[in-house]
Amino acid sequence: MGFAMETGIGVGISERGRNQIGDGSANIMLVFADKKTTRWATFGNSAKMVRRALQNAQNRDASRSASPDGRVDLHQKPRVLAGELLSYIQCFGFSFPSVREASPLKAKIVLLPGDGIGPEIVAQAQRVLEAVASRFGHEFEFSSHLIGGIAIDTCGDPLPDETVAACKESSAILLGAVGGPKWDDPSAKTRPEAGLLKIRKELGLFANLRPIRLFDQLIDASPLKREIIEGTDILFFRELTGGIYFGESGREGSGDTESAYQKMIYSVPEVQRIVRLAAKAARNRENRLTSVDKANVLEPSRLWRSVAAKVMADEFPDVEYDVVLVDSMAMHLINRPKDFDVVVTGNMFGDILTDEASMLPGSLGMLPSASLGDGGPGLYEPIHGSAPDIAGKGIANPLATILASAMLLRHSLGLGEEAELIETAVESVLADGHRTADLARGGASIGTEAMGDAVMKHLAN
Ligand SMILES: NC(=O)c1ccc[n+]([C@@H]2O[C@H](COP(=O)([O-])OP(=O)(O)OC[C@H]3O[C@@H](n4cnc5c(N)ncnc54)[C@H](O)[C@@H]3O)[C@@H](O)[C@H]2O)c1
Ligand SMILES: CC(C)[C@H](C(=O)O)[C@@H](O)C(=O)O
Ligand SMILES: [Mg+2]
Repeated sequence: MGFAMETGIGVGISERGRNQIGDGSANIMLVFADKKTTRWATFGNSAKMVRRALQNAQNRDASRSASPDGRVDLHQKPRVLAGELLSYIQCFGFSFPSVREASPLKAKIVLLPGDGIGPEIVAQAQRVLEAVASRFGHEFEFSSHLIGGIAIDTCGDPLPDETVAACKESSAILLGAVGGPKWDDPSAKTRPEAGLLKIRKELGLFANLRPIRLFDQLIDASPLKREIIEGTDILFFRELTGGIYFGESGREGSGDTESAYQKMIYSVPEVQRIVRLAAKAARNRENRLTSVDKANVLEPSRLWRSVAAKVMADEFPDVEYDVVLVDSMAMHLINRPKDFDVVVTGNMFGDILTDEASMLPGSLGMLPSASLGDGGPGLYEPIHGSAPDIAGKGIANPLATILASAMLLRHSLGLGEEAELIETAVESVLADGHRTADLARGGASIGTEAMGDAVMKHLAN
């Protein structure tokens, strides 16, 4: 820990914590200091805010600089210095002798490769994490554990206790995917997916962040028209440990009269905590939040709507807020995607809408996600599944998992600069024209490992 200090403004610092969930993203710290006093201000990762703060600082008006948006916490301890700041500083002509104090980090990363293409894509992400560790002098200790179908085959349980224990002791978890036709028998005692739901619940990972980010290089890979998708940048907050996924279920009767049920339940605190996180994230982006529900039909949605409205009115009156019904949202997403900034929704709606939203960037193979709770390790995974149709062929796109590993570095380890390096490497690989089959849409393509090689090449530069 330490920071550079000149007169007027210093920039720096990092206290590496776990799950920097506060704003749904890594925080950037600006430190305003002179010889006698040091004041801290926290910012999210919004480029706009940082730029404004730096402009103010350039005018040597440190106190105004500390609160470009009127929200300053002078008491909060510094958390993360995002390496991104360096580029803003360079761009505005500041120069500091040591902006970032490079302190190596030790972290235990649990790998849960799972089923289907899971092991193939996690292997590439592991290589990337290893390359980052060696470039920055970090020590990442990896251990691989069972989940899903492979765990059922090995020990009859989709989430063995040993896996849970390893996850709880880790700094962060990287998961591939679970499931496949082998375990699809509806009368089977358990399923691979039960392991995934259980680990989310066990670790209290109630917030699933699913960024829908367009890569300029891939705009023509999307089945949607360029003019519709260009400029799209949406951050979904999917509630992950409640709703219909975790409601009581069962069957009644038998034969021709048999019925089945699954309850959808949401409580006030469950809605409050996810809406608060999403609203905080909105403040650091375009300051707009959309809540998606089915309040015209479902009672839990009516509760969701009223609780969300109250949280927004009482705590976030400055955030532009609207509500959209989920069926309508499915249509708006492909008709006017750039109108949305942050979207918050329940477990099932978030699952469905984000698979749909993956067609904006062009492929499920490009979408990472972070599942976070109130402390403890976060779990990072691509949003896609085990892709049984291409498993074992070496053609799966590893980029979603590689991008998930960048989210892991940023959110769980506070390594913003390292995360950005990976994201930039992915952009460069796409700019070089490399495409896996899902992105090539019939054109020339490379395999999973070759795509990993291409990312590694850019990390080495
Ligand atoms: N988080 C998870 O572990 C997770 C998520 C979704 C589905 N699943 C499970 O995966 C299994 C298969 O489900 P599905 O077929 O409906 O969805 P899927 O996401 O596995 O596949 C949907 C389609 O997208 C393609 N695809 C997905 N990821 C890709 C990648 N990285 N590169 C290239 N193409 C890719 C697949 O080939 C397939 O055509 C099911 O058992 C399901 O329960 C698991
Ligand atoms: C496999 C399944 C349990 C999972 C979900 O529905 O949450 C998946 O679709 C996802 O999006 O992570
Ligand atoms: Mg899904």
